[in-house]
Amino acid sequence: MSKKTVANLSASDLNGKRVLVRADFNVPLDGDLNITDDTRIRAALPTIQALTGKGAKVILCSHFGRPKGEVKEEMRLTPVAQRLSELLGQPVIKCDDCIGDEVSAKVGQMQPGQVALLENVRFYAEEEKNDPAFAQKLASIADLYVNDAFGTAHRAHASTEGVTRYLRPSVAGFLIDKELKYLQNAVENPDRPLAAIVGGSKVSSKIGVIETLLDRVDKLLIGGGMIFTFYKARGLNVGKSLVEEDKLELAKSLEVKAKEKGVDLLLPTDVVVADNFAPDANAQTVSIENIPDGWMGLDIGPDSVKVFQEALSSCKTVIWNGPMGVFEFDKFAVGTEAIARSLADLTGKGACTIIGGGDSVAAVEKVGVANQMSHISTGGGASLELLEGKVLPGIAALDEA
Ligand SMILES: Nc1ncnc2c1ncn2[C@@H]1O[C@H](COP(=O)(O)OP(=O)(O)O)[C@@H](O)[C@H]1O
Ligand SMILES: O=C(OP(=O)(O)O)[C@H](O)COP(=O)(O)O
Repeated sequence: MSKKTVANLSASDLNGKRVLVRADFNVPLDGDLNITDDTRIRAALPTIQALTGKGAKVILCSHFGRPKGEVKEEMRLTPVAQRLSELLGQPVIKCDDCIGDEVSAKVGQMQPGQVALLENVRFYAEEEKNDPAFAQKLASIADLYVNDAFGTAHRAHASTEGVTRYLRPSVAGFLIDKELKYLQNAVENPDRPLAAIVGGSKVSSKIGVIETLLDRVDKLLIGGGMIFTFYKARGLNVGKSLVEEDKLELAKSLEVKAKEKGVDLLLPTDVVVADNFAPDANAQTVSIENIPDGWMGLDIGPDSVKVFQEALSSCKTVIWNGPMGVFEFDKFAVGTEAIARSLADLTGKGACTIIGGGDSVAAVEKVGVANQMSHISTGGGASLELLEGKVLPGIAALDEA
């Protein structure tokens, strides 16, 4: 998929023009509405600055959370406008709505180089329904469209897909372009050996990805809450560990498929189990054949870490999605931290390392090695769908290069 980007727009395409830019400003907030991680805002800056630098009037829009078509005060984009203004070093004109008279009036007064931010598009149910009339209203305040919301590119919503029917050109921003470069290259044309590490707790949504990855990778390392479904499928006792009962047959068939395809499918050989799901739970390391009744596996064990590190050491490309354990609890963060450090070392030796998924990114941030990875994806769901080979509607709708 080769799409036109902001780089293809000249100063005359942009000077004095109103550009609707879809960003993904869905950032985490604490209880006092302070932004706790502004990665997604920073990631949108190159596109915004390229546009303002060429004299465009930049009208930003985004969703925030899942307000389900209602105005929710705690889901307003006000904290984002403030942070964005600090990062850009210029005022951001904040609108209280995303369509309507107030928006038209504010946009009508914009000067070249100015930046405005519309209110949360998901305050209208029409956004997620990709309602054409709503998309047309959003589009009516602009001359052209830039989509840079990689984290939302897998959603066919009015602000990601619908508006492209009314605005030409419709092009990709620098963030989407960069995400595609890394993620598509990793699956279509990787330096080999290629390994994928899949962990976390969203077993049912990720087990399908594992199936697709088996067609592409040389090694597949599985950790986190995913592993117990595989163990149970092998007939092992998993105590109170996370298991998706309806995926047992699939887990069994994936092990068979991996063998048939010659893919090295690695599951941990030992796990750290806890007597309850708590940071101060009692913990012990056991082999996977000896998980005691009533205990739950919350991390991979030291032997598994060694086996995983050995398997990764020769890899030239590694894609990681999902932590190895409950890294939010220090006692069960050891496996995740060790793998994060190994990937940082690998990057230093010239490998391409790609991290996707909100919690995996949080884990590498926690270890302090985020800047030692080749690419940190801003989209969890979007990067997975891309790795699965699915078409992302927010990107498919953009102009061909
Ligand atoms: N063994 C486990 N049992 C239960 N939860 C786990 C286990 N290992 C990891 N997790 C949890 O998985 C969550 C992340 O899963 P997921 O959302 O799939 O990852 P990501 O956001 O990186 O895609 C974390 O909150 C972590 O605590
Ligand atoms: O945070 C997001 O997705 P992610 O958690 O999969 O990275 C995006 O903003 C998409 O949000 P959505 O899953 O509510 O459509």
